Amino acid sequence: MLELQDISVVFHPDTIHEKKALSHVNLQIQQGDFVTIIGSNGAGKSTLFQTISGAILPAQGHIYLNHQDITNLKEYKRSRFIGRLFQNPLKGTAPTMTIEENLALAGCQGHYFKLKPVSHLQRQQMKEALKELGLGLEKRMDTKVGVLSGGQRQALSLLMATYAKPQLLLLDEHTAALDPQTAKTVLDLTANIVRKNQMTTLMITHNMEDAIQYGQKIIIMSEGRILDFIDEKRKQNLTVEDLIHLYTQHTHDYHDHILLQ
Ligand SMILES: Nc1ncnc2c1ncn2[C@@H]1O[C@H](COP(=O)(O)OP(=O)(O)OP(=O)(O)O)[C@@H](O)[C@H]1O
Repeated sequence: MLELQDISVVFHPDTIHEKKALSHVNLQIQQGDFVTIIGSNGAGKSTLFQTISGAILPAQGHIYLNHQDITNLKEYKRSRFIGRLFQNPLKGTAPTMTIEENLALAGCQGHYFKLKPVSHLQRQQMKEALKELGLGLEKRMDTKVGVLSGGQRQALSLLMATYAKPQLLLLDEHTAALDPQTAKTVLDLTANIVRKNQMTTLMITHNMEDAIQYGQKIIIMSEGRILDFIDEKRKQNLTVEDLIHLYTQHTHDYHDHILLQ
């Protein structure tokens, strides 16, 4: 279970550039939940992920993962049990290394100094995992990752981010840079891997259809706050129109509330 208690993040505090990117965020995500996050540009979605993964330390609040307080744990230590995927397919892989070498790296997440030659058994396991992507990459283990297409590379990044079976998976618009067909392939792969491994997953998306289709629950964010958490019951029969309406309603209500203060 992931729990955020009263998390606030402030960039450039006590300067004229001060920016409160997260404001008193409280959140509970149950083990195995696949939750999608929507919100306008600048809502604080990526900051939320950076805070959970340890790239940013909050100004206040606590983060617990499976009841362990990870609020002050270093990012590289969290990477042992938090997998991340970004919009840019170039971010999740090492281009000058082969597919096999990249997967070997993924297998030692957070323990790079332990990188050892790949055994026959490990190579077979990598091939099996690649085969499940259905892109033929298992036949190209010695190919340098830099020559793969964006979609192939993002599918490989997905495999790498989930290879060590993380306790938590953070997907930051990981299909936004792909063409619609490839995006669908990578999203379906994501859903399969998440379901098979019962991985607790948060996915940021600007695509309302994807938010509904893939998320069991949906978070609506605006201006550094969580304005709504739509649970499974409320999500039943929710349409894109309903979600847009809810989002608009919440942001209007929030602005009215601010004006009245
Ligand atoms: N390093 C930083 N320094 C100062 N301000 C920042 C920094 N990173 C983010 N911000 C600001 O914090 C706010 C939240 O940014 P964030 O990137 O989390 O939004 P987002 O919801 O992910 O937006 P998008 O959908 O555009 O990616 C924005 O106003 C942004 O300008």
